[in-house]
Amino acid sequence: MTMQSTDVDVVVIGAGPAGENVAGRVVRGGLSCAVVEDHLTGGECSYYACIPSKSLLRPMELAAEVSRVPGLALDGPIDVAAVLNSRDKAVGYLDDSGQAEWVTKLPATLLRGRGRLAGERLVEVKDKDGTITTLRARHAVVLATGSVPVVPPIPGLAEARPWFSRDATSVREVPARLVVLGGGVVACEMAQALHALGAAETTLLVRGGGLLGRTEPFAGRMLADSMREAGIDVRFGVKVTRIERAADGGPVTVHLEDGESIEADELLVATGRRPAVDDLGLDGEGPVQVDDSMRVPGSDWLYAVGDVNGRNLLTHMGKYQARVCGDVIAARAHGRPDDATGLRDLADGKGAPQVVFTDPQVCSVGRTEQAARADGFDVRVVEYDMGRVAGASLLGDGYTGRAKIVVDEERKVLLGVTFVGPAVAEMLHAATVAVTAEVPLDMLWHAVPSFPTVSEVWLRLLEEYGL
Ligand SMILES: Cc1cc2nc3c(=O)[nH]c(=O)nc-3n(C[C@H](O)[C@H](O)[C@H](O)COP(=O)(O)OP(=O)(O)OC[C@H]3O[C@@H](n4cnc5c(N)ncnc54)[C@H](O)[C@@H]3O)c2cc1C
Ligand SMILES: NC(=O)c1ccc[n+]([C@@H]2O[C@H](COP(=O)([O-])OP(=O)(O)OC[C@H]3O[C@@H](n4cnc5c(N)ncnc54)[C@H](O)[C@@H]3O)[C@@H](O)[C@H]2O)c1
Repeated sequence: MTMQSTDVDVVVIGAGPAGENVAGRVVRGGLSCAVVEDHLTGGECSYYACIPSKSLLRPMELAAEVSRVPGLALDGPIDVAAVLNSRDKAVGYLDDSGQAEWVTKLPATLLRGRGRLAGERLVEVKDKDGTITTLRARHAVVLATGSVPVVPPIPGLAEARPWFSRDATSVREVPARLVVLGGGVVACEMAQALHALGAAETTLLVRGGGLLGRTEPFAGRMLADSMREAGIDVRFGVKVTRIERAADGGPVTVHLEDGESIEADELLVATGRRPAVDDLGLDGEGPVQVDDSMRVPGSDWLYAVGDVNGRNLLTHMGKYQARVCGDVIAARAHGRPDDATGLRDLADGKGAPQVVFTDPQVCSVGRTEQAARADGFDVRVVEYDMGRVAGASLLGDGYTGRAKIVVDEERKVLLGVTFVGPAVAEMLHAATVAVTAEVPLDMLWHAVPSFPTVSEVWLRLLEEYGL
Protein backbone atom coordinates (compact mmCIF):
# COMPACT_ATOMS: atom_id res chain seq x y z
CA MET A 1 0.00 0.00 0.00
CA THR A 2 1.79 3.16 -1.15
CA MET A 3 0.99 6.58 0.18
CA GLN A 4 1.07 9.77 -1.82
CA SER A 5 0.17 13.24 -0.68
CA THR A 6 -1.09 16.11 -2.83
CA ASP A 7 -2.05 19.69 -2.03
CA VAL A 8 -4.96 21.26 -3.89
CA ASP A 9 -7.32 24.22 -3.26
CA VAL A 10 -10.57 22.24 -3.15
CA VAL A 11 -11.37 18.53 -2.80
CA VAL A 12 -14.81 17.28 -3.87
CA ILE A 13 -15.89 13.78 -2.78
CA GLY A 14 -18.43 12.39 -5.26
CA ALA A 15 -18.73 13.19 -8.98
CA GLY A 16 -22.50 13.12 -9.34
CA PRO A 17 -24.29 16.15 -10.78
CA ALA A 18 -23.68 18.11 -7.56
CA GLY A 19 -19.98 17.29 -7.23
CA GLU A 20 -19.26 17.91 -10.91
CA ASN A 21 -20.86 21.34 -10.72
CA VAL A 22 -18.88 22.35 -7.63
CA ALA A 23 -15.72 21.44 -9.55
CA GLY A 24 -16.86 23.48 -12.56
CA ARG A 25 -17.54 26.56 -10.45
CA VAL A 26 -14.39 26.51 -8.29
CA VAL A 27 -12.17 26.08 -11.36
CA ARG A 28 -14.03 28.93 -13.03
CA GLY A 29 -13.32 30.90 -9.85
CA GLY A 30 -9.58 30.40 -10.32
CA LEU A 31 -8.98 27.53 -7.87
CA SER A 32 -7.45 24.10 -8.37
CA CYS A 33 -9.70 21.12 -7.69
CA ALA A 34 -9.52 17.36 -7.19
CA VAL A 35 -12.65 15.25 -7.61
CA VAL A 36 -12.86 11.81 -5.99
CA GLU A 37 -15.23 9.22 -7.47
CA ASP A 38 -15.41 5.52 -6.69
CA HIS A 39 -17.95 4.46 -9.32
CA LEU A 40 -19.18 6.38 -12.36
CA THR A 41 -18.45 10.04 -13.06
CA GLY A 42 -21.91 11.55 -13.50
CA GLY A 43 -23.39 9.83 -10.45
CA GLU A 44 -26.70 8.13 -9.81
CA CYS A 45 -28.64 10.55 -11.98
CA SER A 46 -26.88 9.84 -15.27
CA TYR A 47 -26.71 6.07 -15.11
CA TYR A 48 -29.30 4.69 -12.67
CA ALA A 49 -31.85 7.38 -11.82
CA CYS A 50 -33.19 10.39 -13.75
CA ILE A 51 -31.95 9.51 -17.21
CA PRO A 52 -32.85 5.80 -17.49
CA SER A 53 -36.16 6.23 -15.64
CA LYS A 54 -37.28 9.01 -17.95
CA SER A 55 -36.12 7.02 -20.96
CA LEU A 56 -38.28 4.08 -19.81
CA LEU A 57 -41.27 6.35 -19.13
CA ARG A 58 -41.30 8.25 -22.42
CA PRO A 59 -42.92 5.49 -24.56
CA MET A 60 -45.72 5.09 -22.01
CA GLU A 61 -46.30 8.82 -21.96
CA LEU A 62 -46.42 9.09 -25.72
CA ALA A 63 -48.62 6.00 -26.10
CA ALA A 64 -51.12 7.56 -23.68
CA GLU A 65 -51.06 10.82 -25.65
CA VAL A 66 -51.53 9.03 -28.97
CA SER A 67 -54.48 7.10 -27.58
CA ARG A 68 -56.23 10.40 -26.83
CA VAL A 69 -55.89 11.80 -30.36
CA PRO A 70 -58.70 10.70 -32.69
CA GLY A 71 -57.40 9.16 -35.90
CA LEU A 72 -54.08 8.06 -34.44
CA ALA A 73 -53.34 4.57 -33.21
CA LEU A 74 -50.20 2.74 -32.16
CA ASP A 75 -49.18 0.08 -34.64
CA GLY A 76 -49.00 -2.78 -32.12
CA PRO A 77 -47.68 -2.95 -28.56
CA ILE A 78 -44.58 -1.12 -27.33
CA ASP A 79 -41.39 -2.77 -28.64
CA VAL A 80 -39.78 -3.49 -25.27
CA ALA A 81 -36.39 -4.53 -26.65
CA ALA A 82 -36.16 -1.25 -28.57
CA VAL A 83 -37.07 0.72 -25.44
CA LEU A 84 -34.40 -1.06 -23.38
CA ASN A 85 -31.83 -0.44 -26.12
CA SER A 86 -32.73 3.21 -26.15
CA ARG A 87 -32.37 3.30 -22.33
CA ASP A 88 -28.92 1.68 -22.66
CA LYS A 89 -27.92 4.34 -25.16
CA ALA A 90 -29.27 7.10 -22.89
CA VAL A 91 -26.99 5.89 -20.07
CA GLY A 92 -24.02 5.69 -22.42
CA TYR A 93 -23.80 1.91 -21.90
CA LEU A 94 -22.49 2.76 -18.39
CA ASP A 95 -19.32 4.18 -19.91
CA ASP A 96 -18.40 7.38 -18.07
CA SER A 97 -15.41 8.38 -20.19
CA GLY A 98 -17.25 11.39 -21.65
CA GLN A 99 -18.12 12.81 -18.22
CA ALA A 100 -14.67 11.95 -16.87
CA GLU A 101 -13.16 13.91 -19.76
CA TRP A 102 -15.44 16.86 -18.94
CA VAL A 103 -13.95 16.94 -15.43
CA THR A 104 -10.34 16.59 -16.52
CA LYS A 105 -10.75 19.25 -19.21
CA LEU A 106 -12.05 21.82 -16.69
CA PRO A 107 -9.21 21.26 -15.77
CA ALA A 108 -9.60 19.31 -12.52
CA THR A 109 -7.92 16.16 -11.26
CA LEU A 110 -10.14 13.07 -11.21
CA LEU A 111 -9.15 10.45 -8.66
CA ARG A 112 -10.79 7.04 -8.88
CA GLY A 113 -11.34 5.57 -5.44
CA ARG A 114 -13.27 5.88 -2.19
CA GLY A 115 -12.81 9.13 -0.33
CA ARG A 116 -13.11 9.73 3.40
CA LEU A 117 -12.35 12.58 5.75
CA ALA A 118 -9.12 11.86 7.60
CA GLY A 119 -8.83 15.10 9.56
CA GLU A 120 -9.18 18.84 9.11
CA ARG A 121 -8.95 19.61 5.34
CA LEU A 122 -7.61 16.08 4.77
CA VAL A 123 -9.15 13.47 2.49
CA GLU A 124 -7.87 9.94 2.11
CA VAL A 125 -8.63 8.18 -1.16
CA LYS A 126 -8.37 4.41 -1.36
CA ASP A 127 -8.31 3.04 -4.89
CA LYS A 128 -9.32 -0.48 -5.95
CA ASP A 129 -5.79 -1.78 -5.44
CA GLY A 130 -5.75 -0.47 -1.86
CA THR A 131 -3.37 2.39 -2.65
CA ILE A 132 -4.07 5.40 -0.47
CA THR A 133 -3.60 8.97 -1.62
CA THR A 134 -3.93 11.81 0.86
CA LEU A 135 -5.31 15.09 -0.44
CA ARG A 136 -4.77 18.24 1.57
CA ALA A 137 -7.26 20.98 0.77
CA ARG A 138 -6.03 24.55 1.13
CA HIS A 139 -9.54 26.02 1.17
CA ALA A 140 -12.39 23.51 1.24
CA VAL A 141 -13.59 19.93 1.19
CA VAL A 142 -17.02 19.39 -0.36
CA LEU A 143 -19.10 16.29 0.36
CA ALA A 144 -21.24 15.38 -2.66
CA THR A 145 -21.71 11.67 -2.06
CA GLY A 146 -25.45 11.49 -2.80
CA SER A 147 -27.85 9.03 -1.23
CA VAL A 148 -28.64 5.32 -1.08
CA PRO A 149 -31.98 3.48 -0.79
CA VAL A 150 -33.54 2.95 2.63
CA VAL A 151 -33.99 -0.76 3.39
CA PRO A 152 -37.06 -1.15 5.60
CA PRO A 153 -36.75 -3.63 8.50
CA ILE A 154 -39.16 -6.25 7.13
CA PRO A 155 -38.46 -9.88 8.10
CA GLY A 156 -37.16 -11.89 5.16
CA LEU A 157 -36.56 -8.84 2.94
CA ALA A 158 -32.80 -9.18 2.48
CA GLU A 159 -33.01 -12.95 1.86
CA ALA A 160 -35.69 -12.35 -0.79
CA ARG A 161 -33.19 -10.35 -2.88
CA PRO A 162 -35.55 -7.42 -3.60
CA TRP A 163 -35.06 -4.88 -6.35
CA PHE A 164 -34.15 -1.30 -5.51
CA SER A 165 -34.35 1.60 -7.94
CA ARG A 166 -31.11 0.68 -9.74
CA ASP A 167 -32.48 -2.79 -10.54
CA ALA A 168 -35.68 -1.28 -11.90
CA THR A 169 -34.02 1.34 -14.09
CA SER A 170 -31.42 -1.17 -15.34
CA VAL A 171 -34.09 -3.83 -16.06
CA ARG A 172 -33.15 -6.38 -18.75
CA GLU A 173 -36.16 -8.69 -18.42
CA VAL A 174 -39.44 -7.09 -17.37
CA PRO A 175 -41.13 -9.31 -14.75
CA ALA A 176 -44.70 -10.29 -15.60
CA ARG A 177 -45.72 -9.95 -11.96
CA LEU A 178 -44.32 -7.05 -9.96
CA VAL A 179 -44.99 -5.81 -6.43
CA VAL A 180 -43.84 -2.28 -5.65
CA LEU A 181 -43.47 -1.17 -2.04
CA GLY A 182 -43.84 2.58 -1.42
CA GLY A 183 -46.03 5.42 -2.61
CA GLY A 184 -43.39 8.03 -3.43
CA VAL A 185 -41.87 9.25 -6.65
CA VAL A 186 -39.74 6.21 -7.48
CA ALA A 187 -42.57 3.78 -6.71
CA CYS A 188 -45.08 5.64 -8.90
CA GLU A 189 -42.75 6.29 -11.85
CA MET A 190 -41.32 2.78 -11.95
CA ALA A 191 -44.66 1.03 -11.37
CA GLN A 192 -46.10 2.86 -14.37
CA ALA A 193 -43.04 2.38 -16.58
CA LEU A 194 -42.66 -1.34 -15.89
CA HIS A 195 -46.40 -1.96 -16.14
CA ALA A 196 -46.43 -0.34 -19.58
CA LEU A 197 -43.41 -2.43 -20.59
CA GLY A 198 -45.00 -5.74 -19.68
CA ALA A 199 -45.44 -6.12 -15.91
CA ALA A 200 -49.10 -7.00 -16.51
CA GLU A 201 -49.76 -7.77 -12.84
CA THR A 202 -48.37 -4.75 -11.03
CA THR A 203 -49.39 -4.16 -7.42
CA LEU A 204 -48.47 -0.98 -5.58
CA LEU A 205 -48.43 -1.35 -1.79
CA VAL A 206 -48.67 1.96 0.03
CA ARG A 207 -48.57 2.17 3.81
CA GLY A 208 -50.26 5.61 3.95
CA GLY A 209 -53.53 6.84 2.50
CA GLY A 210 -52.24 8.50 -0.68
CA LEU A 211 -49.48 8.79 -3.27
CA LEU A 212 -46.72 11.41 -3.46
CA GLY A 213 -47.03 12.53 0.16
CA ARG A 214 -45.22 15.85 -0.26
CA THR A 215 -47.53 17.19 -3.00
CA GLU A 216 -51.11 18.51 -2.95
CA PRO A 217 -53.41 15.57 -2.09
CA PHE A 218 -55.44 15.92 -5.32
CA ALA A 219 -52.29 15.11 -7.32
CA GLY A 220 -51.91 11.73 -5.65
CA ARG A 221 -55.62 11.00 -6.08
CA MET A 222 -55.51 11.75 -9.81
CA LEU A 223 -52.40 9.64 -10.23
CA ALA A 224 -53.95 6.71 -8.32
CA ASP A 225 -57.07 6.95 -10.53
CA SER A 226 -54.93 6.90 -13.66
CA MET A 227 -52.88 3.93 -12.44
CA ARG A 228 -55.97 1.95 -11.57
CA GLU A 229 -57.51 2.77 -14.93
CA ALA A 230 -54.37 1.39 -16.60
CA GLY A 231 -54.75 -1.83 -14.60
CA ILE A 232 -52.30 -1.31 -11.72
CA ASP A 233 -53.58 -2.63 -8.38
CA VAL A 234 -53.04 0.33 -6.03
CA ARG A 235 -53.58 -0.49 -2.35
CA PHE A 236 -53.49 1.99 0.54
CA GLY A 237 -53.06 1.44 4.28
CA VAL A 238 -51.06 -1.74 3.68
CA LYS A 239 -48.52 -3.18 6.10
CA VAL A 240 -46.08 -5.80 4.85
CA THR A 241 -45.21 -8.22 7.66
CA ARG A 242 -42.91 -10.73 5.99
CA ILE A 243 -41.28 -11.57 2.65
CA GLU A 244 -40.33 -15.00 1.41
CA ARG A 245 -38.31 -16.31 -1.52
CA ALA A 246 -36.66 -19.70 -1.80
CA ALA A 247 -32.84 -19.58 -1.65
CA ASP A 248 -32.62 -21.08 -5.13
CA GLY A 249 -34.89 -18.43 -6.67
CA GLY A 250 -38.46 -18.64 -7.89
CA PRO A 251 -41.26 -16.23 -7.05
CA VAL A 252 -41.31 -13.86 -4.10
CA THR A 253 -44.22 -13.90 -1.66
CA VAL A 254 -45.24 -10.72 0.14
CA HIS A 255 -47.28 -11.31 3.30
CA LEU A 256 -49.61 -8.54 4.47
CA GLU A 257 -50.90 -7.75 7.94
CA ASP A 258 -54.50 -8.58 6.97
CA GLY A 259 -53.45 -12.17 6.28
CA GLU A 260 -53.38 -11.90 2.49
CA SER A 261 -50.24 -12.73 0.53
CA ILE A 262 -49.20 -11.71 -2.97
CA GLU A 263 -46.90 -13.75 -5.21
CA ALA A 264 -44.77 -11.96 -7.78
CA ASP A 265 -41.69 -12.43 -9.91
CA GLU A 266 -39.96 -9.38 -8.42
CA LEU A 267 -40.42 -7.01 -5.49
CA LEU A 268 -39.28 -3.41 -5.97
CA VAL A 269 -38.58 -1.59 -2.71
CA ALA A 270 -38.92 2.19 -3.11
CA THR A 271 -39.22 3.44 0.45
CA GLY A 272 -37.05 6.53 0.33
CA ARG A 273 -33.35 7.31 0.36
CA ARG A 274 -30.82 8.19 3.08
CA PRO A 275 -27.61 10.24 2.81
CA ALA A 276 -24.52 8.34 1.63
CA VAL A 277 -22.34 8.99 4.68
CA ASP A 278 -21.24 5.46 5.55
CA ASP A 279 -17.51 5.34 6.32
CA LEU A 280 -17.09 8.97 5.31
CA GLY A 281 -15.34 9.90 8.57
CA LEU A 282 -18.32 11.83 9.95
CA ASP A 283 -20.12 11.48 13.27
CA GLY A 284 -23.76 10.51 12.82
CA GLU A 285 -25.80 9.01 10.00
CA GLY A 286 -28.25 11.79 9.17
CA PRO A 287 -28.07 14.37 6.39
CA VAL A 288 -25.05 16.65 6.66
CA GLN A 289 -26.50 19.90 7.99
CA VAL A 290 -25.35 23.02 6.18
CA ASP A 291 -26.02 26.76 6.26
CA ASP A 292 -27.24 28.68 3.22
CA SER A 293 -23.70 28.91 1.83
CA MET A 294 -23.68 25.07 1.98
CA ARG A 295 -21.04 25.11 4.74
CA VAL A 296 -21.23 22.88 7.77
CA PRO A 297 -21.86 25.12 10.82
CA GLY A 298 -18.86 25.36 13.13
CA SER A 299 -16.40 24.64 10.31
CA ASP A 300 -14.67 27.07 7.95
CA TRP A 301 -13.66 24.41 5.39
CA LEU A 302 -16.32 21.64 5.16
CA TYR A 303 -19.27 21.91 2.76
CA ALA A 304 -22.02 19.51 1.57
CA VAL A 305 -24.18 19.69 -1.56
CA GLY A 306 -26.81 17.52 -3.24
CA ASP A 307 -28.68 14.57 -1.75
CA VAL A 308 -26.19 14.16 1.09
CA ASN A 309 -27.41 17.35 2.80
CA GLY A 310 -31.04 16.19 2.61
CA ARG A 311 -32.44 19.57 1.52
CA ASN A 312 -34.20 18.40 -1.64
CA LEU A 313 -33.25 15.11 -3.29
CA LEU A 314 -33.36 16.41 -6.84
CA THR A 315 -30.64 16.75 -9.45
CA HIS A 316 -31.43 20.34 -10.38
CA MET A 317 -31.41 21.41 -6.71
CA GLY A 318 -28.09 19.64 -6.09
CA LYS A 319 -26.63 21.44 -9.10
CA TYR A 320 -28.01 24.77 -7.89
CA GLN A 321 -26.48 24.21 -4.43
CA ALA A 322 -23.23 23.31 -6.18
CA ARG A 323 -23.17 26.63 -8.03
CA VAL A 324 -23.74 28.50 -4.77
CA CYS A 325 -21.11 26.40 -3.00
CA GLY A 326 -18.43 26.62 -5.70
CA ASP A 327 -18.83 30.38 -6.03
CA VAL A 328 -18.82 31.04 -2.30
CA ILE A 329 -15.68 28.92 -1.82
CA ALA A 330 -13.95 30.93 -4.56
CA ALA A 331 -15.11 34.23 -3.06
CA ARG A 332 -13.84 33.27 0.40
CA ALA A 333 -10.56 31.92 -0.98
CA HIS A 334 -9.88 35.20 -2.75
CA GLY A 335 -10.93 37.26 0.29
CA ARG A 336 -13.90 38.75 -1.57
CA PRO A 337 -17.27 39.54 0.08
CA ASP A 338 -19.23 36.31 0.48
CA ASP A 339 -22.71 37.64 1.09
CA ALA A 340 -23.96 38.47 -2.41
CA THR A 341 -27.38 37.03 -3.37
CA GLY A 342 -25.78 34.49 -5.72
CA LEU A 343 -23.73 33.11 -2.86
CA ARG A 344 -26.73 31.96 -0.80
CA ASP A 345 -29.25 29.13 -1.25
CA LEU A 346 -32.49 31.10 -1.52
CA ALA A 347 -34.45 28.41 -3.39
CA ASP A 348 -34.53 25.23 -1.32
CA GLY A 349 -36.47 26.75 1.56
CA LYS A 350 -39.23 28.01 -0.72
CA GLY A 351 -40.10 24.55 -2.05
CA ALA A 352 -38.17 23.11 -4.96
CA PRO A 353 -39.68 22.66 -8.40
CA GLN A 354 -40.30 19.02 -9.21
CA VAL A 355 -41.73 17.12 -12.15
CA VAL A 356 -42.94 13.58 -11.51
CA PHE A 357 -42.91 11.97 -14.95
CA THR A 358 -45.99 9.83 -14.52
CA ASP A 359 -49.21 9.83 -16.54
CA PRO A 360 -50.56 12.34 -15.60
CA GLN A 361 -47.44 14.36 -14.91
CA VAL A 362 -47.35 15.96 -11.47
CA CYS A 363 -45.52 19.30 -11.39
CA SER A 364 -45.15 21.46 -8.35
CA VAL A 365 -43.12 24.31 -6.96
CA GLY A 366 -43.20 26.17 -3.67
CA ARG A 367 -45.42 25.29 -0.75
CA THR A 368 -48.53 23.15 -0.73
CA GLU A 369 -51.59 24.71 0.89
CA GLN A 370 -50.97 22.62 4.00
CA ALA A 371 -47.30 23.63 4.24
CA ALA A 372 -48.13 27.32 3.69
CA ARG A 373 -50.74 27.25 6.46
CA ALA A 374 -48.34 25.39 8.76
CA ASP A 375 -45.76 28.12 8.08
CA GLY A 376 -48.26 30.74 9.27
CA PHE A 377 -49.12 32.43 5.97
CA ASP A 378 -52.50 34.06 5.37
CA VAL A 379 -53.47 31.70 2.55
CA ARG A 380 -56.07 31.68 -0.18
CA VAL A 381 -56.17 28.93 -2.81
CA VAL A 382 -57.70 28.66 -6.26
CA GLU A 383 -58.11 25.45 -8.26
CA TYR A 384 -59.02 25.07 -11.93
CA ASP A 385 -60.00 22.13 -14.11
CA MET A 386 -57.43 22.24 -16.91
CA GLY A 387 -59.66 20.22 -19.23
CA ARG A 388 -61.72 23.41 -19.60
CA VAL A 389 -58.84 25.33 -21.20
CA ALA A 390 -59.16 25.50 -25.00
CA GLY A 391 -55.52 24.49 -25.55
CA ALA A 392 -55.98 21.37 -23.43
CA SER A 393 -59.02 20.16 -25.31
CA LEU A 394 -56.98 20.37 -28.54
CA LEU A 395 -54.30 18.07 -27.13
CA GLY A 396 -56.68 15.13 -27.21
CA ASP A 397 -60.04 13.75 -26.20
CA GLY A 398 -60.81 13.62 -22.50
CA TYR A 399 -57.83 15.70 -21.35
CA THR A 400 -57.93 15.55 -17.57
CA GLY A 401 -55.86 17.98 -15.58
CA ARG A 402 -56.03 20.25 -12.57
CA ALA A 403 -54.13 23.32 -11.42
CA LYS A 404 -53.88 24.94 -8.01
CA ILE A 405 -52.29 28.12 -6.78
CA VAL A 406 -51.55 29.01 -3.18
CA VAL A 407 -51.63 32.78 -2.65
CA ASP A 408 -50.08 34.76 0.18
CA GLU A 409 -52.97 37.14 0.82
CA GLU A 410 -50.82 39.61 2.72
CA ARG A 411 -48.32 40.22 -0.07
CA LYS A 412 -50.49 39.07 -3.01
CA VAL A 413 -47.80 36.74 -4.38
CA LEU A 414 -47.76 33.04 -5.14
CA LEU A 415 -46.42 30.65 -2.51
CA GLY A 416 -47.05 27.49 -4.48
CA VAL A 417 -48.30 26.15 -7.80
CA THR A 418 -49.29 22.61 -8.80
CA PHE A 419 -50.19 21.34 -12.27
CA VAL A 420 -51.38 17.78 -12.81
CA GLY A 421 -52.09 16.59 -16.32
CA PRO A 422 -50.54 15.20 -19.48
CA ALA A 423 -47.64 17.21 -20.91
CA VAL A 424 -47.55 19.89 -18.22
CA ALA A 425 -43.85 19.52 -17.35
CA GLU A 426 -42.68 22.37 -19.54
CA MET A 427 -45.24 24.68 -17.91
CA LEU A 428 -43.58 24.41 -14.53
CA HIS A 429 -40.77 26.88 -15.08
CA ALA A 430 -43.19 29.80 -15.47
CA ALA A 431 -44.54 28.88 -12.03
CA THR A 432 -41.01 28.60 -10.65
CA VAL A 433 -40.24 32.13 -11.89
CA ALA A 434 -43.46 33.50 -10.39
CA VAL A 435 -42.90 31.83 -7.00
CA THR A 436 -39.14 32.49 -6.76
CA ALA A 437 -39.27 36.08 -7.96
CA GLU A 438 -42.45 36.70 -5.93
CA VAL A 439 -44.12 38.33 -8.93
CA PRO A 440 -47.11 40.35 -7.63
CA LEU A 441 -50.42 38.95 -8.90
CA ASP A 442 -51.38 42.27 -10.48
CA MET A 443 -48.19 42.10 -12.60
CA LEU A 444 -48.68 38.40 -13.35
CA TRP A 445 -51.99 39.48 -14.88
CA HIS A 446 -49.99 41.21 -17.64
CA ALA A 447 -48.06 38.01 -18.50
CA VAL A 448 -50.44 37.03 -21.31
CA PRO A 449 -50.47 33.31 -22.13
CA SER A 450 -50.64 32.36 -25.82
CA PHE A 451 -53.83 31.01 -27.34
CA PRO A 452 -54.56 28.11 -27.68
CA THR A 453 -52.01 26.67 -25.21
CA VAL A 454 -52.56 24.90 -21.90
CA SER A 455 -50.75 27.89 -20.32
CA GLU A 456 -54.04 29.77 -20.53
CA VAL A 457 -54.79 28.07 -17.25
CA TRP A 458 -52.77 30.93 -15.71
CA LEU A 459 -55.39 33.39 -16.96
CA ARG A 460 -58.24 31.22 -15.69
CA LEU A 461 -56.63 30.86 -12.26
CA LEU A 462 -56.19 34.62 -11.93
CA GLU A 463 -59.75 35.24 -13.12
CA GLU A 464 -61.05 32.76 -10.56
CA TYR A 465 -58.97 34.59 -7.96
CA GLY A 466 -60.81 37.76 -8.84
CA LEU A 467 -58.58 39.73 -11.21
C1 LIG B 1 -34.99 6.16 -9.79
C2 LIG B 1 -34.68 7.61 -9.54
C3 LIG B 1 -35.12 8.56 -10.44
C4 LIG B 1 -34.84 9.91 -10.23
N1 LIG B 1 -35.32 10.83 -11.12
C5 LIG B 1 -35.06 12.13 -10.94
C6 LIG B 1 -35.52 13.11 -11.86
O1 LIG B 1 -36.20 12.81 -12.84
N2 LIG B 1 -35.22 14.40 -11.65
C7 LIG B 1 -34.49 14.80 -10.56
O2 LIG B 1 -34.23 15.99 -10.41
N3 LIG B 1 -34.03 13.89 -9.65
C8 LIG B 1 -34.30 12.58 -9.82
N4 LIG B 1 -33.80 11.66 -8.93
C9 LIG B 1 -32.93 12.13 -7.83
C10 LIG B 1 -31.49 12.33 -8.35
O3 LIG B 1 -31.01 11.13 -8.91
C11 LIG B 1 -30.59 12.77 -7.21
O4 LIG B 1 -31.15 13.90 -6.57
C12 LIG B 1 -29.21 13.15 -7.74
O5 LIG B 1 -28.58 12.07 -8.39
C13 LIG B 1 -28.34 13.64 -6.59
O6 LIG B 1 -27.10 14.04 -7.08
P1 LIG B 1 -25.80 14.02 -6.15
O7 LIG B 1 -24.69 14.54 -6.98
O8 LIG B 1 -26.11 14.65 -4.85
O9 LIG B 1 -25.58 12.46 -5.83
P2 LIG B 1 -25.37 11.19 -6.78
O10 LIG B 1 -25.93 11.39 -8.12
O11 LIG B 1 -25.83 10.03 -5.96
O12 LIG B 1 -23.79 11.11 -6.94
C14 LIG B 1 -22.96 10.84 -5.85
C15 LIG B 1 -21.65 10.27 -6.36
O13 LIG B 1 -20.75 10.15 -5.28
C16 LIG B 1 -20.05 8.92 -5.40
N5 LIG B 1 -19.60 8.57 -4.05
C17 LIG B 1 -20.37 8.31 -2.97
N6 LIG B 1 -19.59 8.10 -1.88
C18 LIG B 1 -18.31 8.24 -2.30
C19 LIG B 1 -17.06 8.17 -1.64
N7 LIG B 1 -16.97 7.94 -0.33
N8 LIG B 1 -15.94 8.34 -2.37
C20 LIG B 1 -16.01 8.59 -3.70
N9 LIG B 1 -17.18 8.69 -4.38
C21 LIG B 1 -18.31 8.52 -3.67
C22 LIG B 1 -21.06 7.96 -5.99
O14 LIG B 1 -20.43 6.87 -6.63
C23 LIG B 1 -21.78 8.87 -6.97
O15 LIG B 1 -21.19 8.86 -8.24
C24 LIG B 1 -34.09 10.31 -9.09
C25 LIG B 1 -33.65 9.35 -8.17
C26 LIG B 1 -33.94 8.01 -8.39
C27 LIG B 1 -33.46 7.00 -7.39
N1 LIG C 1 -39.05 12.84 -11.08
C1 LIG C 1 -38.34 13.12 -9.99
O1 LIG C 1 -38.08 14.27 -9.69
C2 LIG C 1 -37.83 12.01 -9.12
C3 LIG C 1 -37.99 10.69 -9.50
C4 LIG C 1 -37.56 9.70 -8.63
C5 LIG C 1 -36.95 10.04 -7.42
N2 LIG C 1 -36.80 11.33 -7.11
C6 LIG C 1 -36.21 11.71 -5.80
O2 LIG C 1 -35.68 10.59 -5.15
C7 LIG C 1 -36.05 10.60 -3.79
C8 LIG C 1 -36.35 9.21 -3.34
O3 LIG C 1 -37.58 8.73 -3.92
P1 LIG C 1 -38.44 7.63 -3.19
O4 LIG C 1 -39.67 7.43 -3.97
O5 LIG C 1 -37.57 6.48 -2.86
O6 LIG C 1 -38.76 8.33 -1.79
P2 LIG C 1 -40.04 9.14 -1.30
O7 LIG C 1 -39.62 9.76 -0.03
O8 LIG C 1 -40.59 9.99 -2.38
O9 LIG C 1 -41.14 8.02 -1.02
C9 LIG C 1 -40.94 7.00 -0.09
C10 LIG C 1 -42.24 6.23 0.07
O10 LIG C 1 -41.99 5.05 0.81
C11 LIG C 1 -42.92 4.96 1.88
N3 LIG C 1 -42.27 4.24 2.97
C12 LIG C 1 -41.22 4.65 3.72
N4 LIG C 1 -40.88 3.69 4.58
C13 LIG C 1 -41.72 2.65 4.38
C14 LIG C 1 -41.85 1.36 4.97
N5 LIG C 1 -41.06 0.96 5.97
N6 LIG C 1 -42.83 0.55 4.50
C15 LIG C 1 -43.65 0.96 3.51
N7 LIG C 1 -43.55 2.15 2.90
C16 LIG C 1 -42.60 3.00 3.35
C17 LIG C 1 -43.29 6.40 2.20
O11 LIG C 1 -44.52 6.46 2.87
C18 LIG C 1 -43.33 6.98 0.78
O12 LIG C 1 -44.56 6.71 0.16
C19 LIG C 1 -37.24 11.52 -3.65
O13 LIG C 1 -37.02 12.40 -2.60
C20 LIG C 1 -37.35 12.24 -4.94
O14 LIG C 1 -37.19 13.61 -4.80
C21 LIG C 1 -37.23 12.33 -7.92
